[in-house]
Amino acid sequence: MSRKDWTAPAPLEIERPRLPWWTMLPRKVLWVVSPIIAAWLLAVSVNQMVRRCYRYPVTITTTATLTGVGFWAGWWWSLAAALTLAAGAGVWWWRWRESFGRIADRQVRSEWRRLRIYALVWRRTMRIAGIAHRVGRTWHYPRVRRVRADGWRDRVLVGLLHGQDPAAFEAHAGALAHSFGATSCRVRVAGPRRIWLDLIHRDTLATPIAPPALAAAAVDLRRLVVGMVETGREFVLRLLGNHILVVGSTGAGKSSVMWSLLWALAPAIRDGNVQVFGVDPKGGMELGRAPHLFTRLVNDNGPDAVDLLEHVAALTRQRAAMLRDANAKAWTPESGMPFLLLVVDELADVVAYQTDRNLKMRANAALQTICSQGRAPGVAVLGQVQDPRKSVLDFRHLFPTKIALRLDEADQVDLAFGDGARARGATAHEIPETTPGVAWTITDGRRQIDRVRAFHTDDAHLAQLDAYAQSGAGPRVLPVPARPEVAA
Ligand SMILES: Nc1ncnc2c1ncn2[C@@H]1O[C@H](COP(=O)(O)OP(=O)(O)OP(=O)(O)O)[C@@H](O)[C@H]1O
Repeated sequence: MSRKDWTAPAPLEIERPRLPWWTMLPRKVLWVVSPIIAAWLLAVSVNQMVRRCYRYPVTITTTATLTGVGFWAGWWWSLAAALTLAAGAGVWWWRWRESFGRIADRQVRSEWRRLRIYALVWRRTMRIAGIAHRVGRTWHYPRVRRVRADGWRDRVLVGLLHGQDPAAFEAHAGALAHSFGATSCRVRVAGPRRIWLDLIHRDTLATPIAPPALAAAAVDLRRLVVGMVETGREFVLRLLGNHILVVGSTGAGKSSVMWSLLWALAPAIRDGNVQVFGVDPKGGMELGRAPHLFTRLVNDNGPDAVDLLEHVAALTRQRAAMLRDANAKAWTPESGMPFLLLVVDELADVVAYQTDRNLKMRANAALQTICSQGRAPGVAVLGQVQDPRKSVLDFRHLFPTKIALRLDEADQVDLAFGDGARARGATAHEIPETTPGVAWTITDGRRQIDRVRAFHTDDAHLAQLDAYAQSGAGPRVLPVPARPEVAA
């Protein structure tokens, strides 16, 4: 056989087995340090046991108790104890279902999911997704600190590695969702080197939500209930000292946010404590469904609409001057003046698509005056727009609360909310067409982004709302200041 016919042997691919360092010590030294090593091993084992008890308290306590009873008193007694425990849980579930669900069911479910899902595939998933890191021969994994299973989602508190940031998880949100059997995964920052992964299993907002009975109680302008948050909480909007921008493609359900807000405001509107001005460039097809709610309603985007916007801008300036004179910081119900709400059904028609340049400029100036000066003197704007681009609405930043319903493109999410919102989980572009009224919402100054659904107000609700508004004392007509004030 010539040298040419030789086949190079395959390189050895196994790692050399590693023995603990102390096994290399000379025997005499080993005798001396063995108590220290034994104490250290004991401490490690105790630490592991305590951790397991902390992670699975119900499972470990129950198993240990039943096993202890079995050894100590006999296995029939152990079976009897298990049956007593099950009967106790059954009575708890039957009589006090809410507390059973909140305490026992959640705890057992959390332990089960941690054991069955996260303990089993966590490390493998972290390695394949490239989130775990290898330094030398050692793999470093982000640590699962806590698991809370709410039924419709799992919340997993994760301790980040040194040098790692939440973006590492945000970039692999899809892979994490698939690996852990969820429909989506969101990342929330919980604190330094701590993030929550929200792994969603079921959409709690899948069915439309009817509005409650028209409120008889006093209306709180800081807390108007307009729907439900996916966690089951009320979806609350603040009108006092705020403006709200609603963004969504056609048919996304923008008007349901507006009608839900007017529904919550209805008693105050009926009593004249809140006055609503409306601009509906679609010829009254939307706002004209309950016209008696409006002190003034214009059904186009022409001169009348601009007059109305300038009227509200003038009232805003007038009120601001009155507050200044009275040394008051902000509007209060005690001021005797009604709170003003301006609703613009499609902002783009008024400030961008208007072909008359003069009208467009006047509308922009008036709206910016109201948005920039209206919060303190009790004037709020609720604007709706389909296209959140800056070229369409360049004063989006003047709306502290933003609500994004279904959007056509992923880029529109950050346009609506600001940079980074999509990566933090506000996936408005993924809202299906089958769930109109579902939205993401964010308020300036708060990091929290909520997934919500507005109430579904149908024709019968709007007829009821209109009749309810009509039954009141009727709006107090406010004097219109002279126009030059607006231009000033
Ligand atoms: N919150 C909701 N829950 C259930 N269905 C809703 C909800 N909001 C709207 N819908 C339904 O979705 C459809 C479209 O709603 P809507 O007209 O409000 O959308 P839009 O965003 O205002 O559309 P456009 O921009 O074309 O006016 C309607 O059939 C309506 O009944």
